[in-house]
Amino acid sequence: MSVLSVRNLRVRYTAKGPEILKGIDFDLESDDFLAMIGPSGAGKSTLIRCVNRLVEPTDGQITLLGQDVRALNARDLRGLRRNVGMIFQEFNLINRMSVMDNVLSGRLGYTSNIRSLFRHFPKEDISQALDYLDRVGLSDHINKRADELSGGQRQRVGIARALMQQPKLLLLDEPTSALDPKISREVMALIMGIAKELGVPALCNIHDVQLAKEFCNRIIGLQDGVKKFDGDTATLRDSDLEEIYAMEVL
Ligand SMILES: Nc1ncnc2c1ncn2[C@@H]1O[C@H](COP(=O)(O)OP(=O)(O)OP(=O)(O)O)[C@@H](O)[C@H]1O
Repeated sequence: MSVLSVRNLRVRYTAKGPEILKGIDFDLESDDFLAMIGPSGAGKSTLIRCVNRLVEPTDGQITLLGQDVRALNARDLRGLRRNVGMIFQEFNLINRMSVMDNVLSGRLGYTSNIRSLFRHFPKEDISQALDYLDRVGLSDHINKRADELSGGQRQRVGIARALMQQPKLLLLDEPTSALDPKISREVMALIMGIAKELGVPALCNIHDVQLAKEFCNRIIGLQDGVKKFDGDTATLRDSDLEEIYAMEVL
């Protein structure tokens, strides 16, 4: 069974507004690193955000880890979101908090309200956070405030925080677009290296086609809310890219 199955996904942000996703179908398997590419405004972010219902679809089916995502009540949706680690373009860290506390906040969905109020995390969580901080190369920075770090370091905190959830799926929403090309490559290598080690699949919205080709085994090309390509990275031809990006004003 696929980790994620999407059928006839349609989104309008307002009843009378344009249709942003126009009937998207795809499956994500347990060993997929799937890149979502396409011109600005194609609907990549919208699609990725429908998976954990940060955006509510207008129509269609989303089945994630065997659950009908659109049918979940608030409590079950919280449970499902714990299983989905999200890494954002703007990092979404809490600036005034330390690196360690930002990473531990990945456990909030698992910790009782009282414990989390006092930021009282079990020893195992602290030890796991230290391991992930080491893995992402931030052992020397654990007590710094998040806003004292560089962009690449901040995204490494975002990666460690997502891993603390012990996710079964990673959603990456333009994880490198705030970073320079060298750091972008390092960050992608880190995310995909760890995801592979842990056996966690990823769905990655990315505008850099070179990075998508380098790090993802499968590519979906979106254009104006329509899927124009879906296949192994090795089968993506220049003519496919021309079709996907045909409407982009250069
Ligand atoms: N909250 C919203 N309300 C109304 N329209 C929205 C909202 N979010 C996105 N849109 C519109 O939906 C369309 C698709 O946006 P989306 O961010 O999904 O595209 P994208 O492919 O991720 O683009 P980019 O690469 O520029 O981030 C755009 O026309 C955008 O203006």
